[in-house]
Amino acid sequence: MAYGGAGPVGGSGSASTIKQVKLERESELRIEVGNDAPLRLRLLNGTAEIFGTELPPEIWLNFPPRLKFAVFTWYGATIEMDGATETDYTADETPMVSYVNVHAVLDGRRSRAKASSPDDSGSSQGPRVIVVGPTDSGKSTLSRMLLSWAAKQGWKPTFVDLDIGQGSITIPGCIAATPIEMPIDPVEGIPLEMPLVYYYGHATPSNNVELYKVLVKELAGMIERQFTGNAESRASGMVINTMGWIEGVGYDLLLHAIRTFKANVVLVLGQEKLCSMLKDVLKSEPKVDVVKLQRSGGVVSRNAKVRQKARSYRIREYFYGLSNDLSPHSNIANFSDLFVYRVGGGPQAPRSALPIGAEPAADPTRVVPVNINRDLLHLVLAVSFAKEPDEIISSNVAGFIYVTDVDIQRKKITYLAPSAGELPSKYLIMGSLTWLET
Ligand SMILES: Nc1ncnc2c1ncn2[C@@H]1O[C@H](COP(=O)(O)OP(=O)(O)OP(=O)(O)O)[C@@H](O)[C@H]1O
Repeated sequence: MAYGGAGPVGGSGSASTIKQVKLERESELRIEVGNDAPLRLRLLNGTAEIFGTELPPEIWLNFPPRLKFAVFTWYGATIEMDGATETDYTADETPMVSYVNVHAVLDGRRSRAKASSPDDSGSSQGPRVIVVGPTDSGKSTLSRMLLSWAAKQGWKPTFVDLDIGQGSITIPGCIAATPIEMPIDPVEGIPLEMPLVYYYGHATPSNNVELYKVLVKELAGMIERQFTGNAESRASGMVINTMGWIEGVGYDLLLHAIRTFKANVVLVLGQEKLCSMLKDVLKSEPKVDVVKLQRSGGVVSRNAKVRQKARSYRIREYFYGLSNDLSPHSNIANFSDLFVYRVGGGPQAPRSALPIGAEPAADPTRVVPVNINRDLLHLVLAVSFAKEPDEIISSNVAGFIYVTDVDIQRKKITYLAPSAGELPSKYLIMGSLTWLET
């Protein structure tokens, strides 16, 4: 956690911005940190948690600008805050009891899975939970709570994030998974030791729906293999966060994810219609429970501009760290040292526009070599673990680089990488994800 000093802040003068808030049992303090300065906060007495992670007593925690969160208490607490907020208010109506009840059911299933024979692949499998719902229904937040509560109990659930727009494991444009071994830090977020990451390269699945599906399948297959050799992870199960796109193709992609990951608990946040549609189609798959849950009134809505900004901050955070604590390296390579590929060949003609029997010319999962030119400027490229170009789609990625200059005359490319030295592979994947360093 980002701990501050333990001492008091603000002098004895009137400039002090310290404020104390007393929270009654089962209520929460909802906070949006101001745009310009961080906020310090500590638990003075009682017990409280932030999205499932308990606060340590009395220690000041630093929350960066713009962070939106809630401090919830089951039995009552006093909180002290120091700094400016965009908003802060207390709410005593929350869906937390229903959320923790879900956790209790999942916990029971994990214990049963652990107790059963590892040879029985059906019953030794813990719950595979998928969280679905419209944008800004609190999917990521609920996923985080379920993971943190499970980790607090000693489980090691796998977090799978299929949200390429606002995912919380790594930069946008990716689908990823990582085991959660400790309650998630309310400031630092998901630990990034060894996430399993596949690069899709765009912030919306409509750019290449086929590719999105193929990558979801790759990720699911990889986790399945990991579960086979690890009874503890298998019993702990997984929590899958999804995108907020729930209509049309978005709905098809949800069903595809539910089936590909063999989810057996579908949590639907705040949408009656989606819940009944899913119940209807999944009723022939008897082992799937579809559960409707209330959306929290605290979830903050974000418009397209705010989402775009959040994506940009995520990329910045990847290279520079949450509080500028990382030092990325600027490197120069020859054009001939790097091999850049994109997946999918240009716009695809609709099947209906083609003669009967003819296949569309552009295969959405074709790996196409890209000439290095100034079009690469400001793109974020993934460094693939592939050993051959035809392994690019089926390979996860080691990390990302950001192209800062392309010198056509000298045939040199300048890029920012998280560390110095050679890249772990010369195969790079491009999409449409750009970033303007500010
Ligand atoms: N109870 C709460 N109080 C204050 N802020 C909250 C609360 N619950 C969620 N938030 C904040 O609201 C924002 C949106 O929530 P969240 O990311 O969970 O929604 P989502 O449904 O996953 O969004 P998306 O559609 O982008 O995937 C986040 O910044 C989150 O921290």
